[in-house]
Amino acid sequence: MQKIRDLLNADPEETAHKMKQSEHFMDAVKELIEVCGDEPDRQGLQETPYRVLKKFLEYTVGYRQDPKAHLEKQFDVDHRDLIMVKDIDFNSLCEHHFAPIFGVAHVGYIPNGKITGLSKIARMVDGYARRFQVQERLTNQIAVAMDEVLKPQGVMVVIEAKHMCMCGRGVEKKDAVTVTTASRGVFSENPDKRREFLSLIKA
Ligand SMILES: Nc1nc2c(ncn2[C@@H]2O[C@H](COP(=O)(O)OP(=O)(O)OP(=O)(O)O)[C@@H](O)[C@H]2O)c(=O)[nH]1
Ligand SMILES: [Zn+2]
Repeated sequence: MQKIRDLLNADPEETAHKMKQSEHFMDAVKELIEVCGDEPDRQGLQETPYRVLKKFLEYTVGYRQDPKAHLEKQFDVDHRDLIMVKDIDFNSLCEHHFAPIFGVAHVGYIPNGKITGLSKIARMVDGYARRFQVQERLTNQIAVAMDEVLKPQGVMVVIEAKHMCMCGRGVEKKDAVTVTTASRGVFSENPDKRREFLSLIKA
């Protein structure tokens, strides 16, 4: 296992090429194909173990970075009200089924003398999304990162997402959308601030 970890880096393509040598992994995917009832050696499936590996490395690239670090790019600006980046689309993988979770994150904060780059908030969201996740943890990790790095007066995060494990299999509720929230500081204490944030999501 340690040997495989040593091969990992931030480029899924490069890592997948190196790991292609890992017959153990390739055989496991071939076995899965067989268990499902198909033939791993037929043309369309020959490269599939490699594609599966690359896909997983793409979906989990967030393990090989510190998403919080993006927020360290800061500027001194005296802004005392809400700053919100909404509709940040993301792709994640559910940790129970390895099925896609996709949706949008709305991230808002009231700064305390320092603001961060808007794109950095989206990069940080992607860093946590690109891991095996449950939506609740993803929501909290985003709020904690904003709180710890920017030390704002308050932060609020809302995520709206669809879980393919609920849509395409199992209970098969294709229109179900899960909404989660996390808040810190003034957004936890002041209902007016929460209302302002929530009204701007709809605006
Ligand atoms: N709370 C939470 N649950 C999730 C998330 N993603 C998937 N799940 C749920 O994880 C649960 C796993 O339940 P299990 O009974 O172990 O798995 P399962 O037999 O495949 O369950 P079904 O999906 O009901 O067929 C399911 O209820 C999923 O809906 C998430 O982000 N948050
Ligand atoms: Zn799932």
